[in-house]
Amino acid sequence: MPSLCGVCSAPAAHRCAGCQQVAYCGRDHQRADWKAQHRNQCRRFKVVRNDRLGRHLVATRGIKQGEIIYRDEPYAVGPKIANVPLCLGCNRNLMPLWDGSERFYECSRCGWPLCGQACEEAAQHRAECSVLGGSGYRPNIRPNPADPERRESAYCVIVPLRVLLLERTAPERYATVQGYESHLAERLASPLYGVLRSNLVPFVRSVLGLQQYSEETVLRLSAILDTNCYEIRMPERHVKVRGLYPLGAMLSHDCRPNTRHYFDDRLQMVLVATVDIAEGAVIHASYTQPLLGTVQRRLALRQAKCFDCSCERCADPTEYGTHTSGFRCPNCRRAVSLVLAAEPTNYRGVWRCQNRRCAYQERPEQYVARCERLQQELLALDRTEPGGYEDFLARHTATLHPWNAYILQAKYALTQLLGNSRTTAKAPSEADTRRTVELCRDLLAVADRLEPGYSTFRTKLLLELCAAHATLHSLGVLSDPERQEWHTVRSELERIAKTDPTVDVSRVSGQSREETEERS
Ligand SMILES: C[S@@+](CC[C@H](N)C(=O)[O-])C[C@H]1O[C@@H](n2cnc3c(N)ncnc32)[C@H](O)[C@@H]1O
Repeated sequence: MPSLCGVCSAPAAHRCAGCQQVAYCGRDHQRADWKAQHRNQCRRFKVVRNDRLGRHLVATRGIKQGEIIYRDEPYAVGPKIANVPLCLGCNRNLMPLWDGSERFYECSRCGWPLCGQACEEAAQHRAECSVLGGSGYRPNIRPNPADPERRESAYCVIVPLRVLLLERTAPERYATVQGYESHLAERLASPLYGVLRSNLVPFVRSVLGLQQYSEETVLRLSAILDTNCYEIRMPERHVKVRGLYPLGAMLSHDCRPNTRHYFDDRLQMVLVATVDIAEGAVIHASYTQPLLGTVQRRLALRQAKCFDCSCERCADPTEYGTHTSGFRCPNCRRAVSLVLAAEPTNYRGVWRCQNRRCAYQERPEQYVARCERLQQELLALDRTEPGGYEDFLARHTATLHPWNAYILQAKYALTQLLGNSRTTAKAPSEADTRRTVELCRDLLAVADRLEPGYSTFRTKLLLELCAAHATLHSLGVLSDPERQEWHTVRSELERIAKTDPTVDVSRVSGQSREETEERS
């Protein structure tokens, strides 16, 4: 059927180049529609549904690496189910009052802790303040110098309350949220939902007096939040909260994502393409960590998001040739053979040596026990000392693939530790700096396969590598090939920084931000 003009329904000759979704009979109608409405509706994607992913986003035209796919305004932002004391006005972690009272500033109306008087008027606090204040309940949230990281469970009510209040202030948003995926039946069987049933539900219905919301409505809302919220981390602003985003709630997961996201000053979630995305391709994010093996990623996704991932990485026993889950066969002493999952997306599948002449195999529970031992070993290391991580690597090079997840975690931790000690040392060590360069190159080869392009993982490694080059330069020992590599890395970081203002190249490039901006 020929396309019809979106304005006058006459036969249309061309489509909007931005989204390819609307057709026009000519330029005049396209211009008029742009001014009237399309400016706010033109999108590079559409929401579709299939059996495997449920609703998800698909590109309606080719999207270039670094392009902003969307900016998403949150429906609700606030503390996690248990959170360190934070301000209900501005989301920042709280500082105790200076008057020696060992208290936080408390809102004059509802008594919940805030930064100060100005935050009493914050838009996100206003509606809830009268409900919280009217209840007569006062939370006992005090500074805890002995354990400043202690998380308070009283906060579990705040984000659900903010969404419930949308029914009065933004009913269309409230209705949209009710249609989000919850996985309620599965979540109800978990211990956490037992606790929410006995704490959160009576708090909302009896303490806050919101009797109109049934137990099921409150628990479903909690499940919707657990399935769809994103963690918002802004360390420089001391913010670590969760947010519910309408487009974020439609974004599917893939263990090799083609996007990254950041949060701007207004806490909008900005989704950026990390690689070129072809028209018709799924636009996805990663809900998990790249440096986990397939079993651990899939278990984490099952537990947090209630689905079994079967993406390309999960289905590939070699995980794009990285062998992140692989270990060396204990039977094959002469040749180096790997043990890999026979059926990676089957939790009950066996692990087999890849050498056809070897019969070694491991049951899944043996494999999981092996992983747990390695995890415990890593967790027991002194996180301030590179030596323990180097010993871990030396201990396991004979038994694990050099890109095994636990080896990668130790290598990544080392880059962070060596980077920190370089910035605090009066005289950074050349040997440690060269070790950082070596580790970053190795990890970047993994990142190119698992999270290519402008991904968060690759960007962090490029920043570490760039900082190490700058140190070698300041020590006067940077070789010509290293100088060339430094230049290439810096140029790529400057391109990434243009797509994501949270990436600060001047901090690591050994030159001022002004110089960086002048060059680019
Ligand atoms: C943020 S929601 C995404 C939107 C959801 N598909 C919907 O229809 O409402 C997250 C949920 O989507 C589904 N999902 C996302 N990525 C998936 C994937 N790679 N495989 C299977 N299910 C996935 C899971 O049910 C997950 O809990």
